[in-house]
Amino acid sequence: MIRVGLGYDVHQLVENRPLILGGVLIPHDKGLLGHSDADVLLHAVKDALLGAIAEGDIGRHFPDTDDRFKGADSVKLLTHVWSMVKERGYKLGNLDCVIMAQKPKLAPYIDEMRGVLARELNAELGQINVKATTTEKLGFVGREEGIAAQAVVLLLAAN
Ligand SMILES: Nc1ccn([C@@H]2O[C@H](COP(=O)(O)O)[C@@H](O)[C@H]2O)c(=O)n1
Ligand SMILES: C[C@@]1(CO)OP(=O)(O)OP(=O)(O)OC[C@H]1O
Repeated sequence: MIRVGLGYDVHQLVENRPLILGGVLIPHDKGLLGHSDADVLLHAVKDALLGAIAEGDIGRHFPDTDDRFKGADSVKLLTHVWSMVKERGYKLGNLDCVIMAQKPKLAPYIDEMRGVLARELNAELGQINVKATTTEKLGFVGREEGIAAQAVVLLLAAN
């Protein structure tokens, strides 16, 4: 049995917040706003994983009205989602992601993000791809008002 899942998320860029993407702290003059740490890439990955196992989305499992998730570390939430995937008997086939950000330049941090994802998803680096694109200064991303991320995941039967 194979399963595919798709995830998409957007967070607003504001001053006085850290910018955390894929579990990596990135130096920038603005960060993402959210109830959690607002790691938009990991949110998209978790939604893709939950989608692949027909378990809804992160808002259902970690409501933004619940104080337990205030400032939550998105890596820890990913650990929980991945345990749900494993319990259902799946392993990672591959994961592909794109981050839409006008700034900052993300290329220097991409391999560290892949490393976090590979570690958390019990995978090899060769199963994980992360890309970044600007939107050529168009739209909310282009105006640096926010960052968006998309992820698509393929799960395979573990045995
Ligand atoms: N925040 C970003 C956006 C893009 N990159 C890298 O630059 C390449 C060109 O981006 P375009 O949006 O002009 O196509 C892109 O392929 C990425 O490699 C980046 O590092 N950080
Ligand atoms: C991650 C959660 C956790 O409360 O909060 P936010 O950081 O607000 O992120 P969002 O993608 O808007 O909603 C999902 C929530 O589950």
